[in-house]
Amino acid sequence: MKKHILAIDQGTTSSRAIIFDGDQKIVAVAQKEFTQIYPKSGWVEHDPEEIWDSVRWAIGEALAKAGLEAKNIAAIGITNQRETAILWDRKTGKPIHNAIVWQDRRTASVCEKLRKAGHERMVSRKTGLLLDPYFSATKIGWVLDKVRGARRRAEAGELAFGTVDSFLIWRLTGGHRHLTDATNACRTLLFDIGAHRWDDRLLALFGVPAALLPEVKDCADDFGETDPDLFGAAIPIRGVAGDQHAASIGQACFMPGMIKSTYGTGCFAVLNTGETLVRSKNRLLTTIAYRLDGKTIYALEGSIFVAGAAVQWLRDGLGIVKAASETGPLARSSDPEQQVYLVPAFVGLGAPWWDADARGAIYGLTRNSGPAEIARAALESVSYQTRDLLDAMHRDWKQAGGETVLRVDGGMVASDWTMQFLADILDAPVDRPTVLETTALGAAWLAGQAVGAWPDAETFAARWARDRRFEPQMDAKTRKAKLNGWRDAVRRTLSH
Ligand SMILES: Nc1ncnc2c1ncn2[C@@H]1O[C@H](COP(=O)(O)OP(=O)(O)O)[C@@H](O)[C@H]1O
Ligand SMILES: O=P(O)(O)OC[C@H](O)CO
Repeated sequence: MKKHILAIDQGTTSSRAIIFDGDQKIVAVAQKEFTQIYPKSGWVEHDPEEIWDSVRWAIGEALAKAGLEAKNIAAIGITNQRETAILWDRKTGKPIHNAIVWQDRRTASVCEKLRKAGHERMVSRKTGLLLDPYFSATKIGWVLDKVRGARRRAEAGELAFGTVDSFLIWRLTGGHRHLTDATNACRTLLFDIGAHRWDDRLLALFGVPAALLPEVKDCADDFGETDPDLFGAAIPIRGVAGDQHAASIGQACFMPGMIKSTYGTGCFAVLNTGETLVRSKNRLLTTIAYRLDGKTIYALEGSIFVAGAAVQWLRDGLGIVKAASETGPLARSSDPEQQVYLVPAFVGLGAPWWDADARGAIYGLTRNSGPAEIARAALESVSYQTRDLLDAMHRDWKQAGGETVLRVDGGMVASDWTMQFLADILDAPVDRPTVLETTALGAAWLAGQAVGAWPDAETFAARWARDRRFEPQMDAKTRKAKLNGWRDAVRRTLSH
């Protein structure tokens, strides 16, 4: 029986294809970065054709590196940057506008207007989300309003909307399937997470015609098969999940109370709450962790927009490092007496603040502050923000009391310095797994177990292995002083 699974991890800054063998070991990885388009302050776009090209290239390259052919692959699992909205022509498959990326703030005023009109309660009750430009609905509305004739064509059923998973499924299946999964659907602001369907009242509120929407499936399901012309043979697509949901699965956070936090471009902490749909009183999101065999497992999520993106800014914006990996050693060399805080609100602040208009700031600079102190402040900001999220989670979900061990993954966790500071600021252990490609692993597991090539959840969870545990070492007084300094910096940065 075929056991190799190909995971497509379509992230914010790059597309990866990763092939795993039947023992969940990585056999080949191919990765391609693509262009980040910043047309205006706070706007972020991707070219869907470039995304598609990078994915297609990565799949071919991974197969070649592994010495495998498409016919040797048991199934594909797709995981993706979430919320990013693409609209395309059903006939030609051509996008009618660039993808509007999750980080994009152009619809902040639309959200503000809807909030002022008193819609947030209803929206939150149905979706578990908040009225913020982060989510897809207002992005769809923006494209329908700005592209000439788009609204009329959408109503006539000529256009399709999808998050990146849907767009990739469409392209991979040669335009035959218009599908998404429950985890991606629940990030659009259009999906009722209790009733498990697109919601008419939400569609009306955001002005989104139902004819645009894909069918919503379980995370492990039949998503069609790839067009044989693409890779030489048809490969079944059997798993789909948004990247943070896939990471929770890859980290085997199957039990209520387990938390993972992923440090990629942004940082996303996800707490499994089991079958209980917990409503946050602390401005966290309620989301679908995953849906298997029609059974929904819920989660509380804290979303931070800028984590690794701050490291990229140090590299590409300020030019104070040449590679991301230099930031840890640079931070280590900083003057410990200086208390410099960077609030990386480059695209506003996410949970628990949700301030779309805030912009980044640095506090505590002295004549002696230099690149080392700024690099340290950038890395530290990620830990402070995680602490804010975890505090909110503990307030929302009392069962999450007791010792919390945080399972971490994503590009930034390569930095030992950052992970130690995280454990220090959380005052809790931080576990880094041996497999850092947890997002891809989660998507692969969905597809692998769906076709009977991979083990069930229990066996898969038992195989989770730790690379290193970071134990807190900071004394309580220092931690408190640092946290007070951070909270003061955030207060001064908020726009209202
Ligand atoms: N050694 C490192 N120290 C700090 N940050 C790092 C390191 N290596 C990578 N990063 C950061 O991690 C991010 C990439 O992580 P990744 O999980 O690939 O992100 P995404 O899926 O959002 O594209 C980049 O923002 C990069 O700056
Ligand atoms: O590309 P990442 O890994 O930063 O993840 C993006 C998130 O899915 C956005 O919600």
